[in-house]
Amino acid sequence: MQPTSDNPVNARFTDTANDAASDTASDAANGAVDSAPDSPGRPAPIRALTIASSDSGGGAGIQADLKAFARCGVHGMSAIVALTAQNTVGVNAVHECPPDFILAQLDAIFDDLPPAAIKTGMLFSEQIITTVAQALAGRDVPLVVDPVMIASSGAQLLREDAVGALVELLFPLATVITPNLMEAQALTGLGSEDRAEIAEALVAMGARGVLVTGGHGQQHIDHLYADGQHLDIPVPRYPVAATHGAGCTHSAALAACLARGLPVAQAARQAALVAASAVKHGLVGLGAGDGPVDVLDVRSMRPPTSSPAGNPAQAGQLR
Ligand SMILES: Nc1ncnc2c1ncn2[C@@H]1O[C@H](COP(=O)(O)OP(=O)(O)OP(=O)(O)O)[C@@H](O)[C@H]1O
Ligand SMILES: Cc1ncc(COP(=O)(O)O)c(N)n1
Repeated sequence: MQPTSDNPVNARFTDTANDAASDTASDAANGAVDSAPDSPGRPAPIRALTIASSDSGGGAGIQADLKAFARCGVHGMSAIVALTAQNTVGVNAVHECPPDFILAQLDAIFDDLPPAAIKTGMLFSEQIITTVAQALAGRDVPLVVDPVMIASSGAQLLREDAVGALVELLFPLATVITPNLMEAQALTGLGSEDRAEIAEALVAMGARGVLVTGGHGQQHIDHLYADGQHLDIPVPRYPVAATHGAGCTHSAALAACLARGLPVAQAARQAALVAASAVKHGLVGLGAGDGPVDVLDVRSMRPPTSSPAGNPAQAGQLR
């Protein structure tokens, strides 16, 4: 079966865990629930971790990452480093978590739920970056660093004095970094739209792999440069006013695919399909501003209508 933009991940992954996940999703969409519990012999799910900030509007950040992890069939965990008071119009306030609480979240996760891959998103300050880098150093886990700098609404999500720490402390730990075109240009000081050239400059700055995403500029391509190899991934550009969270969704999907054991190039292709599908189902008109992407296509889903105890006739009846 060929992957499609509507069914990017399930089209490629035909393992048992993913088949079961897609069965459950289609059951839920049909309003039916199987009364039998899962078999005790079913393998534990693959785990992925996002270290990022909360978007109170539910469009980007941690909220988008967890949806993308679920879409890719992995269990999502989160260490929240800052909270934003945010909606589709803008970011009204940012509240940083204290470093010791960030470390407490990471310790709790690593002690019991070691992730198969990690992504970082909005890290906001030098103090947070230093804390996160210290916790990640020496861990042999694939790491996607999304250098989130400016929100699509225009708000600054990385302080200017924190850019140096991001480059010096986190880039060397990353398997791949995923700047959009403007972030890649800002980080390198290059004005060019040549993603291959910019990616090489970012590798020279210490990143092992670079994926410059394709949502902006003249060329509709994600460009990957890793292990000395360049790869252009053509991507669609849907005319949808709902791309808030596209970058978060893309980097979370990339981390999920690495967690599933895919090589970086294949994971990058899958992530492009997941992000495009999320934009295609974007929630235009959700608020007054540009809507968020929707990687789960929630408008196609319904709560179950049959009883888990197996008596459909009584399901949902008010007493
Ligand atoms: N209009 C679109 N149609 C289809 N795919 C898109 C669109 N916009 C973004 N994408 C996909 O989403 C991913 C991230 O895109 P982009 O380069 O816009 O990152 P970003 O600017 O960080 O996203 P964000 O909108 O969250 O700021 C890319 O793989 C890109 O191709
Ligand atoms: C918490 C958080 N993380 C990331 C983004 C970037 O997403 P976008 O560029 O789509 O606004 C955001 N707006 N908020």
